[in-house]
Amino acid sequence: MSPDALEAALRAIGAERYHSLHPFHQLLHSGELTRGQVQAWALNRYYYQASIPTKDAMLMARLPSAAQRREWRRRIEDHDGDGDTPGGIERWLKLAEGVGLDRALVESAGGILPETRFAVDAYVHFVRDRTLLEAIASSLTELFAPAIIAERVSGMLKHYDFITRETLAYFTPRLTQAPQDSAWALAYVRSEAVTLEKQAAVLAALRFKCDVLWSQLDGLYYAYVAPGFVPPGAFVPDAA
Ligand SMILES: O=C(O)c1cc(C(=O)O)c2c(n1)C(=O)C(=O)c1cc(C(=O)O)[nH]c1-2
Repeated sequence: MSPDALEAALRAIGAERYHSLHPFHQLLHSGELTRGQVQAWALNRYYYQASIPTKDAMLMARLPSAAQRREWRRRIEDHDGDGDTPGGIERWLKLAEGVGLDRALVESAGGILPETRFAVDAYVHFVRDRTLLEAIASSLTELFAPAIIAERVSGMLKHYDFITRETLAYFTPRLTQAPQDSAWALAYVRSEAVTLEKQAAVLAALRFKCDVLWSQLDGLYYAYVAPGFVPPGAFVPDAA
């Protein structure tokens, strides 16, 4: 397949499987969740956010050139900050506090769902254990992130009185970071996936990553929407 056909196949996976299509996101964005359900989302998603620099550090270690490592290093700085300017992890903690969660609880990852832990850990292990090409391809869900972020920010601001623009500040830099990150990863995949075997591996990596995102929302839906079975030890929202 040509690089253009490969890119079209990757984009078709997003159109079919990205987590924007999950019913939990549709409830979140259209204002149909309680504050407690929004808290459960913020608490669980922190574990994803906090694990991203770990997986990026493992990926970066395998890149062979200084220019490539510099490119990937920026992702780590985006999330960890540089010690002066806060990064994405700190901004997610602000989001969590903004929806009424205790910062120490969020940072401890106490009360997250088993589905969150299994899915996020599987992503980190995938990047550690698979080929560099598959690892880079698995980040390509970011191609689809700007559209869902725009929908999320406008939907949440419109529908929830406990959400402010400041609370959602996490997402503002993502609107420029995600396109920059995914453009580089896409160019890499287009030029490196030159055999049918490699192309199949790249497509499977993106499907896997869509599953990582989807199953986190399945966990949230089952525990906090319907049937509402919160696993032992997981966060229980205040009845309000
Ligand atoms: O808000 C979202 O829906 C969303 C999705 C994704 C994604 O598609 O993986 C990422 C992010 N946000 C995000 O903020 C982020 O930092 C990020 C890093 C990565 C990655 O795989 O390296 N995905 C995502």
